[in-house]
Amino acid sequence: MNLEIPVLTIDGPSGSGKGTASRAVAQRLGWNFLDSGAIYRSLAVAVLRAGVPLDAVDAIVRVAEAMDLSFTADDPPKVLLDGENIAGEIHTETCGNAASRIAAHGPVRQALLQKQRDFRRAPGLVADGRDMGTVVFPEAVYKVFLTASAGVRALRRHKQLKEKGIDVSLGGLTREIEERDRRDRERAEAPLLMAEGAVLIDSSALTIDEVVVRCLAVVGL
Ligand SMILES: Nc1ncnc2c1ncn2[C@@H]1O[C@H](COP(=O)(O)OP(=O)(O)OP(=O)(O)O)[C@@H](O)[C@H]1O
Ligand SMILES: Nc1ccn([C@H]2C[C@H](O)[C@@H](COP(=O)(O)O)O2)c(=O)n1
Repeated sequence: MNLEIPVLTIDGPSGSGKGTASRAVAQRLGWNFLDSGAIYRSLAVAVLRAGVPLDAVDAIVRVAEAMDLSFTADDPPKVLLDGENIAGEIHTETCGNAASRIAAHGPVRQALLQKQRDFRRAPGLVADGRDMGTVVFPEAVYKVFLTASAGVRALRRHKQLKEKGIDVSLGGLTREIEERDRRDRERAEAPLLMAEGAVLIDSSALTIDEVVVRCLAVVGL
Protein backbone atom coordinates (compact mmCIF):
# COMPACT_ATOMS: atom_id res chain seq x y z
CA MET A 1 0.00 0.00 0.00
CA ASN A 2 1.19 3.51 -0.83
CA LEU A 3 0.74 4.89 2.67
CA GLU A 4 2.73 8.03 1.89
CA ILE A 5 0.14 9.19 -0.69
CA PRO A 6 -2.33 11.53 1.06
CA VAL A 7 -6.04 10.64 1.19
CA LEU A 8 -9.03 12.82 2.03
CA THR A 9 -12.04 10.65 2.90
CA ILE A 10 -15.54 12.08 2.56
CA ASP A 11 -18.22 9.80 4.02
CA GLY A 12 -21.89 10.45 4.62
CA PRO A 13 -25.46 9.46 3.82
CA SER A 14 -27.10 9.48 0.41
CA GLY A 15 -27.73 12.94 -1.05
CA SER A 16 -25.57 14.82 1.46
CA GLY A 17 -23.52 16.13 -1.48
CA LYS A 18 -20.45 13.89 -1.10
CA GLY A 19 -20.10 13.18 -4.81
CA THR A 20 -20.50 16.82 -5.87
CA ALA A 21 -18.12 18.13 -3.19
CA SER A 22 -15.54 15.33 -3.58
CA ARG A 23 -15.26 15.83 -7.34
CA ALA A 24 -14.79 19.59 -6.95
CA VAL A 25 -12.24 19.16 -4.15
CA ALA A 26 -10.28 16.55 -6.15
CA GLN A 27 -10.22 18.91 -9.11
CA ARG A 28 -9.00 21.84 -6.99
CA LEU A 29 -6.27 19.70 -5.43
CA GLY A 30 -5.34 17.94 -8.68
CA TRP A 31 -5.87 14.63 -6.87
CA ASN A 32 -7.48 11.39 -8.04
CA PHE A 33 -11.10 10.69 -7.19
CA LEU A 34 -12.78 7.50 -5.99
CA ASP A 35 -16.58 7.24 -6.21
CA SER A 36 -16.91 4.02 -4.20
CA GLY A 37 -20.72 4.14 -4.48
CA ALA A 38 -20.32 3.81 -8.26
CA ILE A 39 -18.41 0.55 -7.70
CA TYR A 40 -21.23 -0.87 -5.53
CA ARG A 41 -23.80 0.42 -8.01
CA SER A 42 -21.95 -1.15 -10.97
CA LEU A 43 -21.81 -4.47 -9.15
CA ALA A 44 -25.56 -4.17 -8.54
CA VAL A 45 -26.10 -3.73 -12.30
CA ALA A 46 -23.94 -6.78 -13.04
CA VAL A 47 -25.77 -8.84 -10.40
CA LEU A 48 -29.24 -7.80 -11.61
CA ARG A 49 -28.28 -8.52 -15.23
CA ALA A 50 -27.02 -11.95 -14.25
CA GLY A 51 -30.34 -12.66 -12.53
CA VAL A 52 -28.56 -13.31 -9.22
CA PRO A 53 -30.75 -12.71 -6.13
CA LEU A 54 -29.54 -9.82 -3.93
CA ASP A 55 -29.07 -12.16 -0.96
CA ALA A 56 -27.06 -14.85 -2.81
CA VAL A 57 -23.75 -13.83 -1.24
CA ASP A 58 -21.43 -16.41 -2.84
CA ALA A 59 -22.83 -15.79 -6.32
CA ILE A 60 -22.52 -12.01 -5.86
CA VAL A 61 -18.89 -12.41 -4.81
CA ARG A 62 -18.24 -14.44 -7.98
CA VAL A 63 -19.81 -11.66 -10.09
CA ALA A 64 -17.65 -9.07 -8.23
CA GLU A 65 -14.48 -11.06 -8.86
CA ALA A 66 -15.28 -11.58 -12.55
CA MET A 67 -16.47 -8.08 -13.46
CA ASP A 68 -14.19 -5.90 -15.56
CA LEU A 69 -14.90 -2.37 -14.29
CA SER A 70 -13.17 0.89 -15.15
CA PHE A 71 -13.88 4.63 -15.11
CA THR A 72 -12.74 7.08 -17.78
CA ALA A 73 -11.37 10.55 -17.05
CA ASP A 74 -14.22 12.26 -19.00
CA ASP A 75 -16.57 14.71 -17.30
CA PRO A 76 -18.92 13.04 -16.51
CA PRO A 77 -16.87 9.83 -16.41
CA LYS A 78 -17.91 6.79 -18.40
CA VAL A 79 -18.45 3.71 -16.25
CA LEU A 80 -17.30 0.73 -18.31
CA LEU A 81 -18.65 -2.64 -17.23
CA ASP A 82 -17.15 -5.30 -19.49
CA GLY A 83 -16.62 -2.55 -22.07
CA GLU A 84 -20.19 -1.15 -21.97
CA ASN A 85 -20.86 2.35 -20.61
CA ILE A 86 -23.44 1.93 -17.82
CA ALA A 87 -23.16 5.47 -16.37
CA GLY A 88 -26.83 6.22 -17.09
CA GLU A 89 -28.02 2.99 -15.52
CA ILE A 90 -26.14 3.27 -12.21
CA HIS A 91 -27.70 6.59 -11.19
CA THR A 92 -31.27 5.35 -10.70
CA GLU A 93 -32.87 4.94 -7.27
CA THR A 94 -33.52 1.25 -8.10
CA CYS A 95 -29.80 0.73 -8.61
CA GLY A 96 -28.91 2.70 -5.44
CA ASN A 97 -31.26 0.55 -3.38
CA ALA A 98 -29.92 -2.70 -4.89
CA ALA A 99 -26.36 -1.47 -4.23
CA SER A 100 -27.26 -0.76 -0.62
CA ARG A 101 -28.65 -4.30 -0.25
CA ILE A 102 -25.65 -6.13 -1.71
CA ALA A 103 -23.30 -3.80 0.22
CA ALA A 104 -24.63 -5.24 3.49
CA HIS A 105 -22.80 -8.56 2.86
CA GLY A 106 -19.32 -8.74 4.41
CA PRO A 107 -17.80 -11.06 1.75
CA VAL A 108 -19.05 -8.73 -0.99
CA ARG A 109 -17.37 -5.74 0.69
CA GLN A 110 -14.18 -7.78 1.04
CA ALA A 111 -14.25 -8.61 -2.69
CA LEU A 112 -14.37 -4.89 -3.54
CA LEU A 113 -11.78 -3.69 -1.00
CA GLN A 114 -8.63 -3.87 -3.13
CA LYS A 115 -10.39 -2.40 -6.20
CA GLN A 116 -11.01 0.71 -4.05
CA ARG A 117 -7.52 0.85 -2.53
CA ASP A 118 -6.01 0.70 -6.04
CA PHE A 119 -7.29 4.27 -6.60
CA ARG A 120 -4.64 5.55 -4.17
CA ARG A 121 -2.17 7.00 -6.65
CA ALA A 122 0.08 10.09 -6.58
CA PRO A 123 -0.31 12.94 -5.95
CA GLY A 124 -3.33 12.14 -3.72
CA LEU A 125 -6.85 10.77 -3.50
CA VAL A 126 -10.26 12.11 -2.54
CA ALA A 127 -12.41 9.08 -1.62
CA ASP A 128 -16.21 9.36 -1.42
CA GLY A 129 -18.40 6.73 0.27
CA ARG A 130 -19.72 5.28 3.50
CA ASP A 131 -16.67 3.54 5.01
CA MET A 132 -13.75 5.37 3.40
CA GLY A 133 -12.44 6.77 6.70
CA THR A 134 -13.34 3.75 8.84
CA VAL A 135 -12.43 0.67 6.76
CA VAL A 136 -10.94 1.34 3.32
CA PHE A 137 -8.46 4.10 4.29
CA PRO A 138 -8.54 4.11 8.14
CA GLU A 139 -5.03 5.61 8.23
CA ALA A 140 -6.05 8.65 6.11
CA VAL A 141 -4.91 11.88 7.73
CA TYR A 142 -7.80 13.97 6.35
CA LYS A 143 -11.37 12.87 7.07
CA VAL A 144 -14.75 14.53 6.60
CA PHE A 145 -18.23 13.32 7.55
CA LEU A 146 -20.69 15.18 5.35
CA THR A 147 -24.33 15.10 6.33
CA ALA A 148 -27.64 16.97 5.85
CA SER A 149 -31.17 16.47 7.14
CA ALA A 150 -33.20 13.71 5.44
CA GLY A 151 -35.75 16.30 4.27
CA VAL A 152 -33.11 18.46 2.57
CA ARG A 153 -31.49 15.42 0.97
CA ALA A 154 -34.83 14.20 -0.40
CA LEU A 155 -35.57 17.66 -1.85
CA ARG A 156 -32.14 17.78 -3.54
CA ARG A 157 -32.59 14.32 -5.01
CA HIS A 158 -36.13 15.19 -6.16
CA LYS A 159 -34.81 18.30 -7.95
CA GLN A 160 -31.95 16.30 -9.49
CA LEU A 161 -34.31 13.62 -10.83
CA LYS A 162 -36.77 16.23 -12.12
CA GLU A 163 -33.97 17.90 -14.07
CA LYS A 164 -33.35 14.54 -15.70
CA GLY A 165 -37.05 14.28 -16.60
CA ILE A 166 -37.73 11.61 -13.96
CA ASP A 167 -40.92 12.29 -12.02
CA VAL A 168 -41.11 10.63 -8.60
CA SER A 169 -43.15 11.57 -5.52
CA LEU A 170 -41.27 13.49 -2.84
CA GLY A 171 -42.92 11.40 -0.11
CA GLY A 172 -41.83 8.12 -1.73
CA LEU A 173 -38.32 9.44 -2.26
CA THR A 174 -38.06 10.55 1.40
CA ARG A 175 -39.12 7.08 2.54
CA GLU A 176 -36.58 5.42 0.21
CA ILE A 177 -33.78 7.67 1.47
CA GLU A 178 -34.68 6.97 5.10
CA GLU A 179 -34.83 3.23 4.41
CA ARG A 180 -31.43 3.30 2.64
CA ASP A 181 -29.94 5.35 5.52
CA ARG A 182 -31.26 2.85 8.03
CA ARG A 183 -29.83 -0.12 6.11
CA ASP A 184 -26.43 1.59 5.57
CA ARG A 185 -26.18 2.67 9.24
CA GLU A 186 -27.44 -0.51 10.90
CA ARG A 187 -25.62 -3.17 8.90
CA ALA A 188 -23.08 -5.25 10.82
CA GLU A 189 -20.32 -4.85 8.20
CA ALA A 190 -18.70 -1.42 7.78
CA PRO A 191 -21.78 0.57 8.76
CA LEU A 192 -22.06 4.24 7.86
CA LEU A 193 -20.60 6.09 10.85
CA MET A 194 -18.37 9.03 11.47
CA ALA A 195 -14.69 8.00 11.54
CA GLU A 196 -12.67 8.93 14.61
CA GLY A 197 -11.04 12.29 13.99
CA ALA A 198 -13.33 13.21 11.09
CA VAL A 199 -14.53 16.80 10.70
CA LEU A 200 -18.34 17.00 10.71
CA ILE A 201 -19.88 19.21 8.01
CA ASP A 202 -23.66 19.64 7.91
CA SER A 203 -24.52 20.86 4.40
CA SER A 204 -28.26 21.41 5.09
CA ALA A 205 -27.87 25.19 4.96
CA LEU A 206 -24.63 25.44 2.96
CA THR A 207 -24.10 26.00 -0.76
CA ILE A 208 -21.93 23.56 -2.68
CA ASP A 209 -19.14 26.17 -2.81
CA GLU A 210 -19.28 26.62 0.97
CA VAL A 211 -18.98 22.86 1.47
CA VAL A 212 -15.99 22.74 -0.90
CA VAL A 213 -14.26 25.56 1.00
CA ARG A 214 -14.75 23.68 4.31
CA CYS A 215 -13.39 20.44 2.81
CA LEU A 216 -10.34 22.23 1.41
CA ALA A 217 -9.73 23.74 4.87
CA VAL A 218 -9.47 20.18 6.24
CA VAL A 219 -6.38 19.59 4.05
CA GLY A 220 -4.99 22.99 5.05
CA LEU A 221 -6.04 25.12 2.05
N1 LIG B 1 -24.86 22.04 -0.60
C1 LIG B 1 -25.74 21.76 -1.56
N2 LIG B 1 -26.75 22.61 -1.80
C2 LIG B 1 -27.67 22.33 -2.75
N3 LIG B 1 -27.67 21.21 -3.51
C3 LIG B 1 -26.68 20.35 -3.31
C4 LIG B 1 -25.67 20.56 -2.33
N4 LIG B 1 -24.83 19.51 -2.35
C5 LIG B 1 -25.28 18.69 -3.31
N5 LIG B 1 -26.39 19.17 -3.89
C6 LIG B 1 -27.19 18.54 -4.93
O1 LIG B 1 -27.79 17.39 -4.33
C7 LIG B 1 -27.84 16.30 -5.25
C8 LIG B 1 -27.17 15.10 -4.60
O2 LIG B 1 -25.77 15.40 -4.47
P1 LIG B 1 -24.68 14.27 -4.59
O3 LIG B 1 -25.01 13.33 -5.70
O4 LIG B 1 -23.36 14.92 -4.61
O5 LIG B 1 -24.89 13.51 -3.20
P2 LIG B 1 -24.22 12.18 -2.69
O6 LIG B 1 -24.03 12.34 -1.23
O7 LIG B 1 -23.00 11.86 -3.48
O8 LIG B 1 -25.36 11.12 -2.98
P3 LIG B 1 -25.21 9.54 -3.21
O9 LIG B 1 -24.53 8.99 -2.01
O10 LIG B 1 -26.60 9.03 -3.30
O11 LIG B 1 -24.42 9.34 -4.48
C9 LIG B 1 -27.19 16.81 -6.52
O12 LIG B 1 -28.20 17.24 -7.40
C10 LIG B 1 -26.36 18.01 -6.08
O13 LIG B 1 -26.20 18.98 -7.09
N1 LIG C 1 -18.27 3.00 0.48
C1 LIG C 1 -19.52 2.63 0.16
C2 LIG C 1 -20.20 3.23 -0.91
C3 LIG C 1 -21.46 2.80 -1.20
N2 LIG C 1 -22.03 1.84 -0.46
C4 LIG C 1 -23.37 1.32 -0.77
C5 LIG C 1 -24.42 1.90 0.13
C6 LIG C 1 -25.12 2.92 -0.71
O1 LIG C 1 -26.49 3.06 -0.33
C7 LIG C 1 -24.95 2.39 -2.12
C8 LIG C 1 -24.87 3.44 -3.20
O2 LIG C 1 -23.89 4.41 -2.83
P1 LIG C 1 -23.97 5.96 -3.34
O3 LIG C 1 -23.68 5.96 -4.80
O4 LIG C 1 -25.35 6.43 -3.05
O5 LIG C 1 -22.90 6.67 -2.56
O6 LIG C 1 -23.72 1.66 -2.10
C9 LIG C 1 -21.36 1.31 0.60
O7 LIG C 1 -21.90 0.44 1.31
N3 LIG C 1 -20.12 1.70 0.88
